[in-house]
Amino acid sequence: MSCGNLALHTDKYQINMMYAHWMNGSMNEKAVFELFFRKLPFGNGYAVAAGLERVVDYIRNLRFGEEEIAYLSEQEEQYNEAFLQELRRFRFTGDLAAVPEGTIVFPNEPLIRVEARVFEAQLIETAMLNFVNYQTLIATKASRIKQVAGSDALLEFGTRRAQEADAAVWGARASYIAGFHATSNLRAGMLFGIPTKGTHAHAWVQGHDTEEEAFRKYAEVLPDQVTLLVDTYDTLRSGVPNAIRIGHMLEQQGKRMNAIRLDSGDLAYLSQRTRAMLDEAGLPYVQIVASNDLDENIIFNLKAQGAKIDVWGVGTQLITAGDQPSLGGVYKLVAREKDGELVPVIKISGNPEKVSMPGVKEVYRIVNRATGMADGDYIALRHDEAVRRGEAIKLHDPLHPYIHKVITDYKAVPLLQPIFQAGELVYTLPSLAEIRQYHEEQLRLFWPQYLRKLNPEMYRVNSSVEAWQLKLDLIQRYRAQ
Ligand SMILES: Nc1ncnc2c1ncn2[C@@H]1O[C@H](COP(=O)(O)OP(=O)(O)OP(=O)(O)O)[C@@H](O)[C@H]1O
Ligand SMILES: O=P(O)(O)OC[C@H]1O[C@H](OP(=O)(O)OP(=O)(O)O)[C@H](O)[C@@H]1O
Ligand SMILES: O=C(O)c1cccnc1
Repeated sequence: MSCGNLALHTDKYQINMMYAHWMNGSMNEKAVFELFFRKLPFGNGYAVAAGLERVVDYIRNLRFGEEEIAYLSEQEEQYNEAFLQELRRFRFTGDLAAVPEGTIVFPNEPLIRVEARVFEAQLIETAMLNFVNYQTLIATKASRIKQVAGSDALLEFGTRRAQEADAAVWGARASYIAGFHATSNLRAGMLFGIPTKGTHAHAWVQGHDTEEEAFRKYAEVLPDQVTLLVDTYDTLRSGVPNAIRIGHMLEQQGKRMNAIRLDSGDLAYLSQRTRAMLDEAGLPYVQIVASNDLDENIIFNLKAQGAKIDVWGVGTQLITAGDQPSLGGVYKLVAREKDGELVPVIKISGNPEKVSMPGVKEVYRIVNRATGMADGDYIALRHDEAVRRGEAIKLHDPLHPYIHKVITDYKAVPLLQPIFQAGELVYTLPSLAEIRQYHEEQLRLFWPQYLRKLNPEMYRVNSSVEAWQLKLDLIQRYRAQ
């Protein structure tokens, strides 16, 4: 079975809507959709955008092959043969703009904007949400871990507990974007150029007659990289003393042991005792790696307890985003072609937070020229050029319309970049190293109160008065109807 072609990696209702558009003769009408999320995960103050590289790859290769067409022809809907013929010709021919990976992003701002024939724009919803929701979630979780780990090394160990293979490798990549230093997954290393690291499992120790023999045999084969797992039998009485013997053995050969790993028990206490034992034995350079169901809260607490841990191996909680395993990103129609013109559309909901923001929009990061720091994000209708010209703008809080702030001395950085234009890729995908670097620069734009892990300050994401008025007008128009 091959899983290569992603054309049918979509919900059936997308194909059914495409079919209905085709039957009704509306398939070529333009539609504009925006992808955004409404709520930040983990109580965090920001999210880290990720998933664009996979989106680009998906769109570039989006074709219905004969296998896909044959499968569709068997469906109970009994799609017309001429529709299937239309799908054989399918290509993405529209425009797509997106915020680059590694960008710090906030609720309700478009991360991706698609302007295309409705036939195309509708199909790609499911796959794009699938990629962006997961990767943004994991990059954000990784960023929280990075915030507490500071300059300590972070290793991504999650593959065995990830929700299947794609999640493992793309999750490893998302973690790397947000500041992890390496992954244990070799395929992620090969595909994306992420540095890889590995220690050894308990099985290696269990598979020998003595712990010391297991350590020696491992160290003889991999003398320069060796990290010995010291908790199989008794960390302080057996594991660490045996590791020290191996450290001395390597020194006699002119080599240096890299690290020991702790994987159970009280990691604060054990790391402090282990550090003292290694130092007393003249091995101050041997580092201490810790693992065992770590997350940002445990790491924060271990550091507060004075744990002597240099390297953190983080698996399950990161790769599954254990405390909040999904990001609720959505893809909403904001404008459609009517009588040859694009008109804004709205989705009304009983829940005011879910009433959509109509109109084709741009999002700008407003950077204060005096401080060089971000003051807020500003969502304006695309045709509204005032912000690009640097004119005075009013930051208007839609939930609290009486709170507003007029700003003048700013630089407005448009967050959405053109990725595809008329179906052509116009964006040069940055290397992973560039994305990581860009992400670090992004973080420097924000005051620490927006970045802190616990109860962060809410960063302003405001719409222009015109965009807000459009929403009110459309709500009134629908009410009147
Ligand atoms: N000093 C500490 N403060 C807070 N949390 C800790 C501390 N030391 C370890 N932990 C965390 O507490 C949890 C320990 O869980 P648990 O008791 O099941 O593990 P364990 O003692 O290693 O047992 P097992 O051998 O079953 O893995 C882990 O998530 C670990 O990271
Ligand atoms: O705890 P996580 O954050 O998910 O990190 C990965 C875990 O996977 C391994 O344990 P496992 O028991 O699977 O294998 P082992 O025999 O190597 O301990 C490793 O020892 C970590 O504890
Ligand atoms: O290399 C390791 O120590 C490792 C890799 C994956 C999962 N747990 C640990």
